[in-house]
Amino acid sequence: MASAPISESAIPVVDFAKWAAGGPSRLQIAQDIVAACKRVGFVYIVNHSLPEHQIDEAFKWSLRFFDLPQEEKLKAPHPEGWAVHRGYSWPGLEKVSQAISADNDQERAQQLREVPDIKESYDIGSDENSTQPNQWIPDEALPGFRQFMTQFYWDCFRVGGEILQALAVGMGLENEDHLLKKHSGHNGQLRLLNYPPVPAEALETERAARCPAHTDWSSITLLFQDDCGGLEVEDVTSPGKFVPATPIKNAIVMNVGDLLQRWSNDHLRSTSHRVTLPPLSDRFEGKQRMTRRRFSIPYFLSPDPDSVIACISSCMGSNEPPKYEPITQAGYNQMRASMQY
Ligand SMILES: O=C(O)CCC(=O)C(=O)O
Ligand SMILES: [Fe+2]
Repeated sequence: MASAPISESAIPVVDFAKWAAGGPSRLQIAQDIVAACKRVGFVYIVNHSLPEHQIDEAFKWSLRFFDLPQEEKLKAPHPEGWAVHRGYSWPGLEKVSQAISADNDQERAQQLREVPDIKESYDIGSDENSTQPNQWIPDEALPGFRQFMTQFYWDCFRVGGEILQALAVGMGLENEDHLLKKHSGHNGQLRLLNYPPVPAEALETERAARCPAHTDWSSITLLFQDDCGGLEVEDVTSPGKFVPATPIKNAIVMNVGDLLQRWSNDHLRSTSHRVTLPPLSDRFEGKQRMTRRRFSIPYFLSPDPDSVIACISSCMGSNEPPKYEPITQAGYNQMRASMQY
């Protein structure tokens, strides 16, 4: 019997187990990841080198953190304004309003700004990044939290580095460190996210949102999600339609960010994504159809602020000039921020 055709929009799964060992399967893994990034912009990476117990532990620490009393969490508040992305953001503080500039619809933009995002987050970076200083809660508030998260931050960077190497190999670059060498690791961002239960009806009627559609500004993002569901990815074959990124236990959901899209002359896609209702009706409870609480942990890899992002050689040719001028990561961030406000 012929198997069902794989939908063009389905997110591919790539088994990363044999990457570290080297050998002939390495090229295949690299090419499969790049093919997924070109077609969908998202890929599940399974059998990567982060052990299951460590991912489980990260979710346990996240739960412990968000379950602290509000006044404890507010001992490490996200600084006001948009320059620093560290510390605790309480529900309704952050507004992802990026989709807006694309359609230039002012009325819709205003509407979206009025919809609160029902989520809490806590952002962590490298302790050596002095322009983005970490905002730690006092160690007594949650002993061991800082130590675990610091280790997890660097372990995520290590795995992200392997994926950047695979991307370089898959794009046919001679130097597998071509992308990685622009990332010291000090400009990454680990984000703990807690989406509290919310009446399904509030999400359905757009009176509240979990996370509206956006693209990431990173080079790549690695995402861990619990089994609630609700993450959706835009179907590139039919814009405006979203397909679920159904949770796969221990998989990293990897996606291309805006910087890698630019770097690759748009060969790799930074695809819009959002978090909305969990997909199954049995995930709602009670009369108010409360959605389940959801946890996720994205890790954004970004190049160092003054590193120059110039079109990758294998992504241009005599018939295909670079679409974008070289730019630094800091310059790119500034440009994006000025478009948004
Ligand atoms: O919570 C999620 O699954 C996605 C979050 C996300 O896309 C982001 O923070 O950029
Ligand atoms: Fe995102």
